Amino acid sequence: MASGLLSDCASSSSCSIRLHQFKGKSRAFARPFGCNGSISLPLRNLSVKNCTFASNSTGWSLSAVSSAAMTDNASAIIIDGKAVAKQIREEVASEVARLKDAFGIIPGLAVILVGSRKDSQTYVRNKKKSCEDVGITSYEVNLPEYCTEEEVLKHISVFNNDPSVHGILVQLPLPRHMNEQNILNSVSIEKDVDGFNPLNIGCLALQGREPLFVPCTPKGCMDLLHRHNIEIKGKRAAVIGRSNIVGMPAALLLQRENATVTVVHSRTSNPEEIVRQADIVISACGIANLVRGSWLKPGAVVIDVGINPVEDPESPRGYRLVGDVCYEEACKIASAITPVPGGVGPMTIAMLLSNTLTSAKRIHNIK
Ligand SMILES: NC(=O)C1=CN([C@@H]2O[C@H](COP(=O)(O)OP(=O)(O)OC[C@H]3O[C@@H](n4cnc5c(N)ncnc54)[C@H](OP(=O)(O)O)[C@@H]3O)[C@@H](O)[C@H]2O)C=CC1
Ligand SMILES: Nc1nc(=O)c2c([nH]1)NC[C@@H]1CN(c3ccc(C(=O)N[C@@H](CCC(=O)O)C(=O)O)cc3)C=[N+]21
Repeated sequence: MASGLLSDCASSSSCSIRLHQFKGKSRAFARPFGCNGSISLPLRNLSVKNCTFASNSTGWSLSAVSSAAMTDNASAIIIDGKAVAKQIREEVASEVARLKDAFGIIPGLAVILVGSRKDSQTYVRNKKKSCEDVGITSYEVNLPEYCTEEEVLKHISVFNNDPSVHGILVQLPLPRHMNEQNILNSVSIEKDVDGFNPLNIGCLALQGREPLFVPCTPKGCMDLLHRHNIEIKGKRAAVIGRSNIVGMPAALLLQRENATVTVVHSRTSNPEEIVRQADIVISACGIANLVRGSWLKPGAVVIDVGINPVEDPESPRGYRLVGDVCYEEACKIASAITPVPGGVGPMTIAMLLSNTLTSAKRIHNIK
């Protein structure tokens, strides 16, 4: 972990708009969901389709949201992934209950973890807990770092043939001696809730085809844009990173929704120049604070996927997590931004639960 620690971007002031719920927890951000009242918010340079914000029944302050959005002091709306993810988990939980009551079907997710990386163990633990919370049964296999590829393939095959399992996730990264491609190819596409099987990714890339599953992290990014009524069609988007699990599928998804997409990677010259032209920036490069405020077009929407540890002696863990984007700088320039933590991360898990539910319904032919 220590080698991955980088210094934070220098900035003293925080400028986020945090809105308050009428009831409940004091920490609440701009209300992300659609509602009954339709208002248009004149966000700086941000195109918001028929923007709809909170209904009072959910306890969010409509007037606070709109007045905050209308102030001209260059403060970004905080896209609260944690709150959106909570709503999605609640929706999944009620649908899981319906499947159980009406059809006696309980969705099942199998997770295979190879090795003992602390971060992977934490992710798997969180996924398991989230499954329990919504009523999805989780099955877990933990294999030692030095097990063989065949052993992993054997477990996948058992889960492929187990009717109580509707989703299979092989936690990445795998140990170096394993062939990731062989392993991901072997997950049945009907149970490929991560969307990493090349047949699913291939369908995502092809016009006129629909994948059975869309990878969870980019799907979560798109869901955040949709729920905030952020116009994608005709906009310029920059995706920083081209990995199979985040950057590449994120770029495909934006393109499918008619954005004009540029992918920035480690060999791109003048990334700042490219990013500065973008109305929507999705960053997934894994470099703390790479994207400075000066890289952003005023009013851009920033989705920060990066999860990077930076040294922080004041934190109990000795480090804290930051994104790829220098948050304090970006929120003065952007019109909307996801925080880290509490942005895309919780959405990834919510999408995994949602994909598992969809899979169970599809396998059992339930509408
Ligand atoms: N929030 C969430 O749910 C998730 C967060 N993550 C986080 O997102 C980040 C990216 O993850 P992942 O895609 O798996 O990472 P990878 O390491 O697989 O990919 C990183 C990508 O970033 C590119 N890159 C590296 N350096 C630069 C640079 N200086 N400028 C521009 N591009 C660069 C690489 O380019 P090249 O191809 O040329 O090497 C590569 O395409 C990490 O911080 C990870 O922890 C990941 C998954 C889920
Ligand atoms: N087969 C596979 N599928 C994945 O989806 C997958 C994977 N392998 N390998 C690793 C990455 C990473 N990833 C994250 C999921 C949730 C958070 C998350 O919930 N983060 C919290 C913070 C958590 C904390 O505080 O430690 C947040 O951003 O708020 C982060 C990262 C999924 N990945």
